[in-house]
Amino acid sequence: MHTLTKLFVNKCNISGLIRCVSSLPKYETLTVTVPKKNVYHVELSRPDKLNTVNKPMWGDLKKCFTALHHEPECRVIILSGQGKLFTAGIDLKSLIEYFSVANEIEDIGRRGRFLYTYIKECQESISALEECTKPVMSVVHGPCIGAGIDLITAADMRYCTEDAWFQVKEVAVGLAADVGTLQRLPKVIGSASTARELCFTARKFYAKEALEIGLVSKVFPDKESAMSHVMATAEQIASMSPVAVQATKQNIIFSQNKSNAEGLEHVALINMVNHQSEDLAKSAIAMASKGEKPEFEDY
Ligand SMILES: CC/C=C\C=C\CC(=O)SCCNC(=O)CCNC(=O)[C@H](O)C(C)(C)COP(=O)(O)OP(=O)(O)OC[C@H]1O[C@@H](n2cnc3c(N)ncnc32)[C@H](O)[C@@H]1OP(=O)(O)O
Repeated sequence: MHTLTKLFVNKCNISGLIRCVSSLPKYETLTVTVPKKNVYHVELSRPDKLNTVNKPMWGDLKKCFTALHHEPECRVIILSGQGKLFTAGIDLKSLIEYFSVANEIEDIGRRGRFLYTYIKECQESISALEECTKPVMSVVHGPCIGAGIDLITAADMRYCTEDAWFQVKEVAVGLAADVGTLQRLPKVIGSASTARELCFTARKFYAKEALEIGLVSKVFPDKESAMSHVMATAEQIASMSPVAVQATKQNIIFSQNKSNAEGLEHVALINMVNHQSEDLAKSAIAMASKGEKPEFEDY
């Protein structure tokens, strides 16, 4: 390390500073726990309101996933819902309140700006899951409606229970889905035709079909068995090099709308740095010498 940099790091104790700044805030509508080393669990926690997404929850989702993106000890995130279901979608009462506030704005231009700002803020809350470099594993039990589909399609992996059902319900409430489902669902399931059918009809579909169309990776008899499988997979991800895992997520997300040439250029640029990480040397030596699985520094 350069002498000046060494002096600066010693004087400010930068790693301590980062840790202190990154201590997690509390949320009104989400519960965040750390059930295993480096594994964070985010729960939608308005069970008596069917985990509906109200104004505070939109704000909490953005704050929480941004904080976890910056939290060095967090390597993987599990997202689930407390109570009897994953989520009943947007809180229709808060949606009605928001329209009545909009209707009080007389000028069409200013009313339009108000509505645009609200939609963009909700979009940012969902996109925070994708922008967080830590893999997000979602677990659905019971209904997952409307905004719930926006949430899980922005997650990296989806699992559900046998009693789970799904509904892209927006057209049935008079809306074109506007916070991510129309963009992400076709890519997640890889069938534009099925995605369009689900979005145009707003029909319910159940766990078996969700598995068949590739929306979920696996179906479990109940929430307990789903959580136990997902936790084991999360621990496996958390034991890998966080440098490698996070670069993998970044490159997969970047590449989904790009040509192969652009995706390859992106990963070459990331790896011109990451190939110099101690994680690669540690992993390669352990593999070559059939030694113990290495431990990696937080990232
Ligand atoms: C910028 C915009 C961004 C995002 C937009 C997203 C759009 C959407 O999310 S569209 C989807 C909206 N959600 C719904 O339409 C779901 C409606 N609810 C149901 O279908 C059912 O309640 C259920 C989830 C299947 C559960 O059924 P059940 O167990 O029989 O409970 P209920 O008796 O129906 O409901 C209990 C209680 O909760 C109230 N409630 C249900 N859903 C919502 C909701 N989404 N928002 C507000 N309140 C909801 C319901 O009215 C009942 O209230 P009571 O006061 O007890 O009568």
